[in-house]
Amino acid sequence: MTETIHSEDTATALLDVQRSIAGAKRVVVKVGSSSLTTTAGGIDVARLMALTNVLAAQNKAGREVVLVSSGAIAAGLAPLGWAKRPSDLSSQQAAASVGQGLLMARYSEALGGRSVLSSQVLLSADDLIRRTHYRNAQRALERLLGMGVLPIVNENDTVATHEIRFGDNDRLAALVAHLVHAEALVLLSDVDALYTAPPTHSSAERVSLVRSPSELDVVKVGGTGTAGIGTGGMATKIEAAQIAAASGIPAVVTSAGNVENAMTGADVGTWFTVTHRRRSTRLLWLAHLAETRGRVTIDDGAVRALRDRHTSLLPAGVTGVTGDFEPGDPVEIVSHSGEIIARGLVNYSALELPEMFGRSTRELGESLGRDYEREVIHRDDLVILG
Ligand SMILES: Nc1ncnc2c1ncn2[C@@H]1O[C@H](COP(=O)(O)OP(=O)(O)O)[C@@H](O)[C@H]1O
Ligand SMILES: N[C@@H](CCC(=O)OP(=O)(O)O)C(=O)O
Repeated sequence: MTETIHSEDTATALLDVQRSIAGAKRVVVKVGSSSLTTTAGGIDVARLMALTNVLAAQNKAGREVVLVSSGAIAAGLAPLGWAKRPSDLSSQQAAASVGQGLLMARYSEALGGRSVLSSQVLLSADDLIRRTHYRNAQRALERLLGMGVLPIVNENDTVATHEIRFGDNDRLAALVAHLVHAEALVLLSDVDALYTAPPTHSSAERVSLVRSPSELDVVKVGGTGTAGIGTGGMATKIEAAQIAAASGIPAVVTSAGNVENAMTGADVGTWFTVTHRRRSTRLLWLAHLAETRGRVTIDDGAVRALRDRHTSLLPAGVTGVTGDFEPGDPVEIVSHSGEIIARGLVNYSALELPEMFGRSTRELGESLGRDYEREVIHRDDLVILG
């Protein structure tokens, strides 16, 4: 592995983003299973203590820190007598249920020992994409941070299903950073930075700054580091850093051992500069949800209306549905050629929609009743992709 030499404007941009993260009052820090658990499947207390010591010091210094911590499933393996991460959902749910409590006990003891109060916040994607639930989570986190508490967030793995889940905590951390209006996102891993190739390659160079997605074209990303422990790998960290950067939040990827350096702006890791301004938070959840419940196919006129005029989706433009969704569920909206146009929260079930295809809202109201006068997806519940 080698270091890159920077041009003058790269060095200035790097310094700017390092300063902005060092000066951020509210920071979301994400730590992965591989940094918290031993390969044998238990919690690595020494590493957890090292991390919490830094976070406690930052909290005491007046920074508001939200920790997004993985590790529930990994921490549940040893107590259940399992040697490796199970592949079936119900066993993962059981392991998370055992491990999450153990993990939180360690965190509250470690942070409590440094006089920092911590709290557990378990989020599920299904809850958070709904407007009222999302505001509810936002209010709770705001209240906790206002009181100096250090919230520890994880996905609610015990009740999460394959269909609707964040899937990886890197992405969850980016969405939480947006939810709480954080000024910085720190993504911790078992590797100290993003490299141009998996770090075991002799030619791999540290990527110290990412200013736009195209700068990642040269980067080759391999699988997860510690076999059977981490789930996301570097790919999900890059995606998470880009979600944050594209919504106004600078991000840094480095190792858990470098957390203090990253939070104070030292030249470690890979820094992602902001690429766009902040966007509507609720729809960000929808855009980056791992999976949806079904698909709604629309005709070319509806594609243009959605893309060019940002209208609601009306029954007249719908030509097909697949999947098994209920009102309020997230669905994908695709064109006839199969191109994904948007995602949205649908107002009708997959069973109700077919008899509405191609019909005007007025005609539907007259023949089926006023409940059928609503749009298929309201424009406020739509996010256009691409
Ligand atoms: N281009 C790359 N740069 C850095 N790390 C990479 C790259 N490609 C693959 N990796 C691997 O990604 C791993 C980090 O992901 P993962 O094990 O899922 O961590 P975590 O549990 O912290 O989420 C590293 O250990 C590294 O081996
Ligand atoms: N929510 C899961 C972890 C999901 C996840 O993204 O794991 P990791 O790749 O270790 O950050 C858990 O607590 O086990």
